Amino acid sequence: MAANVPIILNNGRTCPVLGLGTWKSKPGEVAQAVKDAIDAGYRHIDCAHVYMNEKEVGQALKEKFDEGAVKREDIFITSKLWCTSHRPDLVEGAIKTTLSNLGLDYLDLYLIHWPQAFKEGEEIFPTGADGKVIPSPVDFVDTYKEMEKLVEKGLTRSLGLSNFNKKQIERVLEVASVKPVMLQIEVHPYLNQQKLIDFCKLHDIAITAYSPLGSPDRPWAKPDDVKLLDDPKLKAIGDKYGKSSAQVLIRYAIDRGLIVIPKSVSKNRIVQNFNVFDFQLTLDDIMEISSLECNGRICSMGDTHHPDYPFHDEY
Ligand SMILES: NC(=O)C1=CN([C@@H]2O[C@H](COP(=O)(O)OP(=O)(O)OC[C@H]3O[C@@H](n4cnc5c(N)ncnc54)[C@H](OP(=O)(O)O)[C@@H]3O)[C@@H](O)[C@H]2O)C=CC1
Ligand SMILES: O=C1CO[C@H](CO)[C@@H](O)[C@@H]1O
Repeated sequence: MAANVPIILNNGRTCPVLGLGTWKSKPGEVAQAVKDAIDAGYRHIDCAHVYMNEKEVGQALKEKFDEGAVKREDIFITSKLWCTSHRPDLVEGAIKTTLSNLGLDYLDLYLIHWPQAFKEGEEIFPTGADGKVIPSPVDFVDTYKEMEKLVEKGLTRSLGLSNFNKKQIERVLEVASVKPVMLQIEVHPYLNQQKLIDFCKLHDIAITAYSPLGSPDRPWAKPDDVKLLDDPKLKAIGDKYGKSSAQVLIRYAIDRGLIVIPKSVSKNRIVQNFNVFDFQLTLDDIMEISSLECNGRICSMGDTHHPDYPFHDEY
């Protein structure tokens, strides 16, 4: 239970179990959040080109490096290749844009954000007259093979996948000469992902749990949606330990052997979310929390017609 013990990845590198999420963190807020997180002890920041705030994350990192609070090698930075840059000739330019925005010369982990490739161009969600996203014919296997060159070139230490299903991961594993170290997926008690997690364990691929608190600030949330953080079972378990539901949810990931990246821009929540290394859930707690499973996926991208849409399969 020592603070933020790292997980050992299949290439021998390590990743701190608890990181800060940055999706929806506004450019005006995210720099302070990253600085507060580093001061609180976080050594892992989850970023993405599509979050449109990597420059501000980079400014915060620079400040912390300059003041000597942390060294580059002490912090784990993840970013993600967006769907409009899957075409192999666009991949190196995409990571270089991210690195330039973050003010870094390498990433620790670069993920394919989604298996679906979109029509290349400036638009994040290129949409046709029918209102549907316009696919690109690029196969994610070709994208992955191109990303392997980024490791050779020193632009990222490791590669991984996000939002891929079992079959899609198998296709990557068949061709990979640089094995993916990580799968980043939505995981919380309403979507506990046990089958996909077991599959990844067999292949020595670590899991990062995203939206661990149920993403209450997701843009498409409706006022009458059930809020995971308000679930009475979580509150009752938290009361036993003098911890909040958010802390129970973070521990639910860590105690299942996962890496977890709660997002916050509020200093006291950033500190609270890190204050989880002085308690542990019992197996009974974990079983009880897992019984909340209801296939409650929050982040589905909506474009179910895309040939590489990952969530038609059971897992
Ligand atoms: N690979 C992918 O496709 C995806 C990756 N992600 C990554 O995972 C991260 C986390 O997921 P995300 O969807 O943001 O949602 P989370 O489940 O982390 O929830 C974030 C929300 O919870 C609130 N919150 C944070 N801490 C507490 C607390 N202690 N008590 C009460 N409320 C709290 C935050 O508010 P406030 O900020 O005001 O504190 C915010 O509204 C993302 O930010 C992103 O980095 C997320 C979705 C998809
Ligand atoms: O990380 C994520 C959050 O925002 C994106 C755009 O809405 C999602 O698609 C993605 O999964």
